[in-house]
Amino acid sequence: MEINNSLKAEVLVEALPYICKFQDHRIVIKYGGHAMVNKEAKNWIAQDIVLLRFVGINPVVVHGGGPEIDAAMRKMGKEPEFIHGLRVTDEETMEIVKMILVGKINGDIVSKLGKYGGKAIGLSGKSGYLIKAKKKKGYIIKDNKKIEIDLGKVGDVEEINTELIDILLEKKYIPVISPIGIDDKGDIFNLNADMVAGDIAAAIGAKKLIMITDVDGIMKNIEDPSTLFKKLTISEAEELIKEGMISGGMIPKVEACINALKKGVESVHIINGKIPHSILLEIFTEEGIGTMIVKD
Ligand SMILES: Nc1ncnc2c1ncn2[C@@H]1O[C@H](COP(=O)(O)OP(=O)(O)O)[C@@H](O)[C@H]1O
Ligand SMILES: CC(=O)N[C@@H](CCC(=O)OP(=O)(O)O)C(=O)O
Repeated sequence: MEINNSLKAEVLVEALPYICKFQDHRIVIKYGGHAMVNKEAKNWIAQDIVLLRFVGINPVVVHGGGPEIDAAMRKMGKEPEFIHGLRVTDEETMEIVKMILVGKINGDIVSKLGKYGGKAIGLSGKSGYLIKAKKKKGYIIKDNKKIEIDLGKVGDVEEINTELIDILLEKKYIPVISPIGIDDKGDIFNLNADMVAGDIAAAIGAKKLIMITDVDGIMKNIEDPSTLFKKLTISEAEELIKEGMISGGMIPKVEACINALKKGVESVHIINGKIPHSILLEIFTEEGIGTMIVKD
């Protein structure tokens, strides 16, 4: 596509008020495992994040990697199991989770950001006690009753050590965080990356939280992109979960968005990472993209 020079200038000028609005502010970007499956998207996402940094915005990346963990488990003869979007994590699965998230994906993202000129630092929740966690109490609903179940080494975030993130942002580094938590005894937990992103966004006072996934946002009917909700209030989103219209991995994503909004993050968005430069389109254009969830 040939774009003439005056149009290029127009695009940059349209971005100007947003560059001013977010100048020196923090934006948490949750990079989901499903969006990582697309090779080209890996480049667009890294370029967008580096560009944010260079126009004076402070991006913090929290990554997932569910599909890669699934593949590694299957290679080792284990079948992944999820309850309400959370992976049942025995000791052996925990080793695979660490290997894929911390050992592989985190480093890949750091390298990609570096390729485009970003100074990225890879961290997990263990680094400097960045994410204090505790064992999660899992449950299932049977005959309208809540029954407790053991999810293994799955944790809930207890506290975020914001000092470490503050220091890195001050020096213009891009923190890239794996969703692994640690408790007082040094036990390690598998955390849902959406929940971690929501908690980090709230704890560091982020102005915006962007969840990058592989669908256009929240849809009434997943099979039909024309049923996309451009905007939902917290109550509307909660109602969709209750009615079963939001399912699987979208449940913790929406819950994390609601949590972040309630704790003071100004705006939260669920966007499709397979759309070229989706982050820039969300932040720097009037219409934005994806689903925005807002307070009631
Ligand atoms: N109402 C809904 N609208 C959109 N996606 C939904 C909805 N309900 C469930 N989903 C599913 O949620 C998935 C995104 O969550 P998840 O698989 O955890 O992605 P990620 O790895 O990006 O965190 C979508 O691919 C879709 O299959
Ligand atoms: C407890 C739990 O479910 N942890 C997740 C951590 C990775 C993640 O959240 O990855 P996505 O963002 O790609 O879904 C898991 O094991 O899959």
